[in-house]
Amino acid sequence: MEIRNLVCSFEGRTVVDDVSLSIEAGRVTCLLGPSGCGKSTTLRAIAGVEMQNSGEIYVDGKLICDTVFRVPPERRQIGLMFQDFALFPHLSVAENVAFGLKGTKEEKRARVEELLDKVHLLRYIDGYPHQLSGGEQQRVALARALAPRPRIMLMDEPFSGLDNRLRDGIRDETLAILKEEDAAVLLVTHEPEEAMRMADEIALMRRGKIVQQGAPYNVYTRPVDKAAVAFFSDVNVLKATVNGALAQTPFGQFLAPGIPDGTEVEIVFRPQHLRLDFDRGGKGPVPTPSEGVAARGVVERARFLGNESLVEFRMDYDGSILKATVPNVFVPQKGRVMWLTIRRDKCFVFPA
Ligand SMILES: Nc1ncnc2c1ncn2[C@@H]1O[C@H](COP(=O)(O)OP(=O)(O)OP(=O)(O)O)[C@@H](O)[C@H]1O
Repeated sequence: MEIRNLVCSFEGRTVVDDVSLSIEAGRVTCLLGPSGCGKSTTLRAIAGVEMQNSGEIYVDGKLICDTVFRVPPERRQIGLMFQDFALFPHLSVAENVAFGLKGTKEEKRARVEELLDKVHLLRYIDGYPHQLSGGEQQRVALARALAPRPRIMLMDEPFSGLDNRLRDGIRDETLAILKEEDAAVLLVTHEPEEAMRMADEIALMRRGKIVQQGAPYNVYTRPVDKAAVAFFSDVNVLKATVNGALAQTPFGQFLAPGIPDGTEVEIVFRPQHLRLDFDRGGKGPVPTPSEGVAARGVVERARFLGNESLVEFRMDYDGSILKATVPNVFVPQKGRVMWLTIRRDKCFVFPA
């Protein structure tokens, strides 16, 4: 499926602003962005329940919707799964899953059994939604959405009603089933972890526009701007001015290729890319030239978070705070002096 130049506005306010995107069979594309950035509206336009102001939607190269021509929603071969897309309480599990199915009674039953088996709920086939847990209901909703073999699956925050530990399992299971069914999946989420876990491709959306698109690894490691870094993790920022394609900082010089002299830049890096060294008689480590210079900081706060520890330092050079994460347990006392170096290969330099 391909969307070209989609624009949607409400009362003169553009909430989807020239979005182009294609999704492919057997792949999960995540539309990832903060609340209100226009993700759901994009999905609703594709589903055919929202009318775009301009732009076209194609499936297999055939137009299914522009501002004049519209294939009605029920003929778009699209499966929908939303967080609050409840099961029909008065229908049994089997009847829920069979809801959108065509064919003989036997054919329908076979497909229902096949899908309930896939979501490991065959034993509840004659049960009712209220007898199932939230996670089980979600799996029935998945089975129901997939039953008519949609070519395209649109999922809007489908896992957000579930508690954390349950969610990981259901995400993985859902992913496996979606791959088996070979649908082209567009999943909307505001959670970066969910996108990283589920997506073959991430489209990062902000204020109605797709600002970056690519494989999760690329979006994470080659962010387009500071906000793209900050969307996935905490960030640290150093400010500097470029001189001769270099930005001078308390941590040494950073390359700023192609950025004109005098430009204010921000050097952005994640907390896991700070290296910590103990103070040795008022001195820090002697880093190699490629590591730059170590800067002195004092522990302001340290917390153990389970998989890692988060240590905040007040830096001597300007009193600002830098955050460092360290694998495992490391909870130094407030006031302890340490020396910080930055993993320079993990830094991003952006014009401020
Ligand atoms: N029918 C509507 N009428 C008026 N404004 C709307 C309508 N639908 C959505 N909006 C507005 O459009 C903007 C984008 O909404 P949308 O639901 O697409 O965002 P989202 O990125 O999916 O956010 P969330 O994750 O919170 O659902 C919001 O400011 C919302 O208030």
